[in-house]
Amino acid sequence: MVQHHLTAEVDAVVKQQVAMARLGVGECGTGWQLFAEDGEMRMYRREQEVDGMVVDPLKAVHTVKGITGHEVCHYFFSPQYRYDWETTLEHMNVVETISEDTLVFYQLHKRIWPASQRDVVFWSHIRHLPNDQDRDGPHIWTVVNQSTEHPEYPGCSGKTVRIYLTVCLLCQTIVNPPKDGAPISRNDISCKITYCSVVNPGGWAPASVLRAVYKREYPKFLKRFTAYVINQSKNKPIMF
Ligand SMILES: O=S(=O)(CCO)c1ccc(-c2ccc(C3CCCC3)c([C@@H]3C[C@@H]3c3ccccn3)c2)cc1
Repeated sequence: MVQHHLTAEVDAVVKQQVAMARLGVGECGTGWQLFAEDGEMRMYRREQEVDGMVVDPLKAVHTVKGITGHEVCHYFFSPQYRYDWETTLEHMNVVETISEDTLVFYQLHKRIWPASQRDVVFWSHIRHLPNDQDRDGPHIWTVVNQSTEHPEYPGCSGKTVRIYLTVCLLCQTIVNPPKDGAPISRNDISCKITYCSVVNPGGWAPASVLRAVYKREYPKFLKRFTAYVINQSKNKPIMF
C-alpha cells in the first residue's frame, strides 16, 4: 500500500506526544502552575512566549466515571459529533481522509473579542496502545491533532489569522470488576483523561487577552466535552 506523505510524521508525532502526556505534571520539569480545578479536573499551564506571543502549554488531567477511553477518543475524533461539543466552532470540514484513523480538518473558530477570528488546518489521528501496566487490561486510547499545511487552505486569506496547534488526548480506562462476578456495568468503569495542548495564536494578540481566553475557555471545553460523552454513551453498550 502506497504510504501517504504524512504517515511518517503522524507516527513520530503521536509517539512523542503520548510519551509527553504520560509524564505527570511533577515529572516534566517545574513550571507547571495549577490554574483551574473542578472536582476531579485539574488544569495546569506553563507561561511560555514565542516571538512575543503567548503559547502557554496546557495540561489537564481528569477522571470521569462511567465511560471508557475508547468512547472519549471516538467522540473527540469523529467529525459528525464535533459541532455538538465544540462551541467555539463557526465552521468545520474534513479536507482529506488519509485513512480511517487519520483525517485532515479545516476549522474556523468564532471570533473571541478582542482577538481577530482564527482558523486552523490539522491532521487528526486516533490510535489504541496496549496497556503496559496491565497486559490484559483495556487498551489506552489517544487522539493527536497537529497543525499541517494544505494547498486548498493557504494560511494567508487575510480575513482570518491562522493558528498552529498540537493537541494530545490520552485516555486510560479503569475497570473495578464487581465482587459477585456480575457483568461489568458503567458503574464499574472510569476513564483517566490527560489533555495536552499548545496553541500558537498566529498573529499577535495581547498576552493578557489570550491568557484570559485560555483560562475561561479550556475548563469550559473539557467539562462540556466529557459531559457530552457521558450523555451520548449512557444508554449504549460499553465500547472497550
Ligand atoms: O482540542 S482541539 O483540537 C478540538 C477540536 O476543535 C482544539 C482546541 C482548541 C482550539 C483553539 C483554537 C483557537 C483558540 C483561540 C486562540 C486565539 C483566539 C481563539 C483557542 C483558545 C484557547 C481557547 C479555546 C480553548 C478551548 C476551546 C476553544 N477555545 C483554542 C482549537 C482546537
